[in-house]
This record gives sequence, C-alpha cells and structure tokens, in this order.
Amino acid sequence: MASTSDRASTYSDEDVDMHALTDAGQQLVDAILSRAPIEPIKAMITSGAPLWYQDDEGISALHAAAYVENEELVKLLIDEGAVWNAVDNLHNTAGDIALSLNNEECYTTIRNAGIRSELLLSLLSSRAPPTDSPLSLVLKATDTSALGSTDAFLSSSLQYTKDEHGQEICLLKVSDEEEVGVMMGWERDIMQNTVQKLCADHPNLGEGLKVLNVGFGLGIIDSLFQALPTPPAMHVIIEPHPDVLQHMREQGWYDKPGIKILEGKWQDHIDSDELLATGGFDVVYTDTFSEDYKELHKFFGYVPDLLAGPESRFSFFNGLGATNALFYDVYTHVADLHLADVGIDVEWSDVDVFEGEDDRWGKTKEYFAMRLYRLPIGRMRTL
Ligand SMILES: C[S@@+](CC[C@H](N)C(=O)[O-])C[C@H]1O[C@@H](n2cnc3c(N)ncnc32)[C@H](O)[C@@H]1O
Repeated sequence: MASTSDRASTYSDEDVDMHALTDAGQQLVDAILSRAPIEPIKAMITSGAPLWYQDDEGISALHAAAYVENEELVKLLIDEGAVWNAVDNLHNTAGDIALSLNNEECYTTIRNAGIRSELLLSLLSSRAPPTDSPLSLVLKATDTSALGSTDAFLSSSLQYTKDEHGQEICLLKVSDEEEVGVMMGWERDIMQNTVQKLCADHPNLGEGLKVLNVGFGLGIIDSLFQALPTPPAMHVIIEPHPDVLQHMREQGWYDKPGIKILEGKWQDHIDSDELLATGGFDVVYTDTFSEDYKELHKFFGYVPDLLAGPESRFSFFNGLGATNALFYDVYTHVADLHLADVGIDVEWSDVDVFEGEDDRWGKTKEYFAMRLYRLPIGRMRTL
C-alpha cells in the first residue's frame, strides 16, 4: 500500500487542485439531487464548487436543479454563471430536462439565459472579436467541412437523385461513408406553407409579385412561386453552386419568362446596383446551406432595403439549432429580436413536419429533429 508521502509525490499541485475542484463539483451535484436546502448549496458555490463540472453522465449542477425542479436554484445557478447550453451524455441540456418535466418556470429561466448570452455574443462578434475567441464559438462556424464552410461546400459535388419513395433529393457527399441531404422532399410542406403565407393574400398577387429567392436547392419554393395563380412579374434567384446552376440549366430555368438568375453567393449580389435597381421586392426568401447564424443575421440587415413597402414580406428557413428543443427555441427568439432591431416584426406559425412519418427520411433528417417547424413571416413595422 502506498504511503501518504508516496501519493503526494505521485500527484502535482495542479492534479490536487483539479481533484479538489471535481470533488467539490460532484458534492454540489449530489447535494442538489438529494434536495439539500438552498443555504448550504449557496455556501458550496461561494467556497468555489465549480458550476461547469459535469459528472460521468454529463450532469451539471444546472441539470440537477432542473431534475429536482427547484426554480429558485435554477435562477441562482444561472445568476452565478452556470453554462446554459451544456449537454449531458444523452445530449440533453438542463432546459430540455425542464421541458420534459413541463416545468415552464425553470425552462424559461434557462431559455432566457440562452437568449441573453447569444445576443451578447452576437453583439461582441459584430464588433469583431479575435477569430479564435472562445466567446464566438456558438455563433461562428468552426466546422470547415462542406457542412459548415461555404467555400468547402461550393467546391464539393452534389448529386440530384431520387430516394426510395421516388422523391427528388439533392445530396452532398461528405465522405465515402456519409451523404447529407442539402434539400429533401420532407421540406416541401414547409415551403408550401411559406409560399401560402408570403403570397396568398398579398395585394399585388393579381398583377404578379416581384420575388427574390436566395438558394435554389431542389427548386421547390421557386416552382411554387411559379405556380401562383398569377406567376411572378419578376423572379430573381441567387445561387452559387456550379452543380445546382447546371441542374437549373438542364431543367430550363434559364429560359423561363420573368426569371433572372444571379450566379454567385448572396454576399456577392445583395447590395449590387442590379438588385437595388429593381425598386424592392414584394417577397424575399432565403434558405442557404452551410452558413451559420452570423451570416443569417447579416442578411437580416439587408432585408429592409430589399423590401418594396409595408405590404412586402420576408421569410427564411428557420432550421438553426433544430436538433435540440432548447437551442431551436433560443435561435428562434434571437432571430425575432434581431429582426425587430432592423424594424421587422415577425408572425410565427407552426408546421407539423412529422405527421406520423417519424423515420421516413432516416439519417438525412437528423439536422431537423423538431416535430414543429416555427415558420417566420416578417413585415416592416409601420409607425
Ligand atoms: C437548402 S437549399 C435551398 C432549397 C430551396 N429552398 C428549395 O425549395 O428547394 C440551399 C441552397 O442554397 C445555396 N447556397 C449556399 N450558400 C449560399 C449563399 N451564400 N448564397 C446563395 N445561395 C447559397 C446552395 O447551393 C443550395 O442550392
């Protein structure tokens, strides 16, 4: 058996400090799970028990407080700097636990902490923090694969094909083993509902709307715009991917009347004279790929200049964070607040994207795990 002095020589001071910290973190989690009174818990936090600690199952103090549904403690932990978006080994945040227990107060406290933190990060990143700042982790695309980097995506090849249900799909080959759907047929309902809400009662529908769509993909939304009772008077599509442009050529999109295709990224065209000379659009929609929230936020800043007037409408594919209920809710609220900042008020509605077909789209649908899609329709606020 090793003597105390042997052990002391085996561990460095840093190891001992780390052990002391993780012990204190574990004691805090255990105390919360055993519903200890709040005063001793406060004392543990004051004496340095780390709120970032997660046990072998990934449970943090905040997860524990959500499990025991202690609203006061959830507030205290958030105020003390608990990490709102830490996930346990089952990929659940504390907010997901509160949601599964129907505890609205705990859930809202954690969700609002997420919204505050994302708004702060976005403010900081708009003032250009160093690119390696840990602060911009959530808003910055750290993924340099074709899934998270536009440059890598644009130099990867895409394949238009049909799935086993006969639906057209557009696939991106990420590696020899993995293919990801850039656009899948299950999104058709979302696109249909979006076009309905953007166009059906638009006062200019009868004379043909002026439409701008960013990102062609399968052309689902563009085909729906073309199928309106009066086809658009002007229909501009911005698309950068060479394989998508080739597909558009093969499908005759370049020859359709009223269609103008701007080849390139929206970032290349958005403040060009060509777009601004249109005098504004009745409808603007954007649904790109491999871009993070920061790019969408930038796009929001151009929308007021793109819209023709108070009847004009804007929508975007609201898919960020949609692998997790809390993240999806946070991104939806952050988008709502950022659009309000540029003078656009959003009406949200729900589209049920499952309709009892949970596994119909298999792995390719993993990026959208929510049952309800939150559909945004924005309009310029009138004074
Ligand atoms: C998900 S698909 C759009 C699907 C489309 N809404 C539909 O109804 O079929 C995304 C498209 O955005 C394009 N894209 C990616 N980055 C872009 C960018 N920066 N500017 C414009 N389009 C972009 C992709 O090449 C792809 O064609």
